[in-house]
Amino acid sequence: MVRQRKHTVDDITLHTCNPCRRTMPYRIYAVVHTCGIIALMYHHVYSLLTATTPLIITCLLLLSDIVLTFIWATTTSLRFNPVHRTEYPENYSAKPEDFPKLDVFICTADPYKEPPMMVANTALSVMAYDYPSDKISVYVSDDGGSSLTLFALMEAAKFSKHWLPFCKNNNVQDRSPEVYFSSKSHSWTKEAENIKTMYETMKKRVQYVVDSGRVDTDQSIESDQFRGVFNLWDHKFTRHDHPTIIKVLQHNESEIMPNLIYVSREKSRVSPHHFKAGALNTLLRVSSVMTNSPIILTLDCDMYSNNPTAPLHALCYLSDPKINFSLGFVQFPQKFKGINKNDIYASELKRPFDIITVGFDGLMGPIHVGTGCFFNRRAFYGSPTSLVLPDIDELGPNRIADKPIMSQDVLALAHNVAGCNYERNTNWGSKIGFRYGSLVEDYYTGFMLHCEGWRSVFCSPTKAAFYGDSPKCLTDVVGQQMRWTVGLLEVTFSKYNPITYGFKSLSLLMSLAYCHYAFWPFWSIPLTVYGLLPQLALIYGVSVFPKVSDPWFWLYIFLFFGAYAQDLSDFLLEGGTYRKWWNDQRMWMIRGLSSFFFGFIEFTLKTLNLSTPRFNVTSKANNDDKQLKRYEQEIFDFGPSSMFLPMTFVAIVNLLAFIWGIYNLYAWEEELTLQLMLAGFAVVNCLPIYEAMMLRKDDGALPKRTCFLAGILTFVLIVLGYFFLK
Ligand SMILES: O=c1ccn([C@@H]2O[C@H](COP(=O)(O)OP(=O)(O)O[C@H]3O[C@H](CO)[C@@H](O)[C@H](O)[C@H]3O)[C@@H](O)[C@H]2O)c(=O)[nH]1
Ligand SMILES: [Mn+2]
Repeated sequence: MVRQRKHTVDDITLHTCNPCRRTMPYRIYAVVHTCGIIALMYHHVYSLLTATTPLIITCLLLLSDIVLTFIWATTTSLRFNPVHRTEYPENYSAKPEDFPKLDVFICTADPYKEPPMMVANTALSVMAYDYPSDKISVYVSDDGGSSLTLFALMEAAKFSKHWLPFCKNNNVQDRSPEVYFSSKSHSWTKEAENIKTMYETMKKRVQYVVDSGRVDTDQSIESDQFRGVFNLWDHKFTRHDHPTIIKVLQHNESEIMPNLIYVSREKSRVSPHHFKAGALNTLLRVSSVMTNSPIILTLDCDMYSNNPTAPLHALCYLSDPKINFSLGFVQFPQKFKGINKNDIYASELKRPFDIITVGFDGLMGPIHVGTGCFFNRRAFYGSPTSLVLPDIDELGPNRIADKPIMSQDVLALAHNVAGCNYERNTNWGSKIGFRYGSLVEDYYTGFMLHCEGWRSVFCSPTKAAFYGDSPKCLTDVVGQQMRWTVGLLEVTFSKYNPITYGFKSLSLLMSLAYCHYAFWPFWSIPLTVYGLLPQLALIYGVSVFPKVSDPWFWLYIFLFFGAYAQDLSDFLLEGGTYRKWWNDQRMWMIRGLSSFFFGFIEFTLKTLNLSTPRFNVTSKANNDDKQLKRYEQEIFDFGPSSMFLPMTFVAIVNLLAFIWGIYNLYAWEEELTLQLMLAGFAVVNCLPIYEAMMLRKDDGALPKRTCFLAGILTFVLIVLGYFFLK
């Protein structure tokens, strides 16, 4: 029987929480697997002492197994108490005037990688929430400082006056106009046709401005009210150097509509801006001055709303007096549109966004993943029990903002707090707001909030709350994850790392769970060792694992298949398919040898002050039709990135070892079975790489240069092996 915890307010159920059925079998298996690992460690020590194989090999294998064991321990803590929650938004019964105010933060940073129309659609989709319109304020942060984005939002404000009533009167579910109008699944009324024409006209106007690269105020702007602001884009204006621009594009004082505010914080080349974390802190302050809503939704500009009731789902938790005292945030999963059938690049990120999150949820709550997250504003100002006061009273989280947002002093203060030197000698970024110092500001900030005692909740309604965009070519995928790797390492090697700081502040399981991410980049160690060493030994006929007749052989078989089977079961139980799982585990190897590997290098260079890693925004504008077609057909797209070198190198070594192993099968008999199996497994995983090396001629193939360099590396490795292994 499944235990169920119900949370009720005046006997009305707002949300329930069920432990997953797999919990018990998983705990039992954890004990068995632990015994297996202890036996393996014993075997390692025994081999070290009796050393029949070269010492270096035994040591490297031991090191890899230690890393794998640690990561396994972190995964086990995430499998200890997985839970599933359900909300009952229909039971949320506040009167419209009693709904809490909601501030929505949307971040954008580059009008060419993040098309202004996309930003406008995201803004429109949340403005149209099933929520009292005058309680919503949408703040768009534009780190690209682009007049094109401002123009698109101006158009969106005008269009919203038609779009919002249309959605609400017709109970439209797709509230991103782009999604609604490109869907074929509904009938068109006259009214819908009219709105569609309006939308298309707006899109054309925006496209015209984007194509010409600037806003021609005489031609494109009809209302005098907005003309002046474009004069700010003078000849001195660059995205790295410009004054603060705050423009209220629509406000609820004149009509019952959401506020829409464009914010581009002041930038100067000499002041650090802390990327997205800095942008969000600016929005925290600007919104404090203007509306100071107790609830904040943060979104990346590609994450449009797909479920108009999402805020109600979040309110089921945030309004529950039994838990909301220490509830810091309600995190929704990141879901993506346009992923191919079997998800060849594992872009769904099922493990981080579904499987692991469910595990975190049964401990202290999910990590923060940067977007689709409803925050309790208070959580940014110290622990639940001790408020950290901001620099000025106007920024306090509990203040009631009752001045009109268009009033002179409100606007003046808003400009002031968006200045690039405002944060100097304040607690912003350290004790208040989003934390600075990591390229994964989301993970880092969530971690610090948990350490302060805030809890979080994972909310995943059946109808996905948000959909975003995921990279569609492998270079972008590994590039994005390399940024994450650098960001994670910045946390792992800081004063506030999950091991020392985490163990002090959190429960054992929770800090171990955080370590799971902190040590993500360390996967590259076992992957490199297991990807090269046994294979090299195989080429020289040196045995590094027990032979088939040795009972220890079965321990290796058990650990490998046990771990893989559990990984598969995780995946299937959270709604995945076999094919997607297979692709996911392949991507894990690819990431290990590209993103993680180069992330390590980049981080080392940064530590030695030889480079300053930047936040490379992932492109959401894909114009390469051939590439998109390959993606649809599930053909790997490698391209000319040097990131693919290690992976190609490992693929070649495995192929050689496998062929050589098969050739010598009779001579070596059972001695090298495990090594041959390992190489065989790698070869099967590498099939798309061989294809891209030898059979393909399109732009997505592996460049000759990469193959050639990988060939040279293989040669060097084999020569080195001669000295160590012969
Ligand atoms: O200087 C910057 C850089 C980025 N962004 C915004 O940050 C968001 C995320 O950038 P993106 O290129 O889409 O990165 P992803 O790797 O897709 O994002 C994931 O990882 C990031 C941390 O690396 C988190 O911030 C994101 O929420 C999370 O979705 C986008 O809206 C950007 O506009 C800024 O506002 N300012
Ligand atoms: Mn993104």
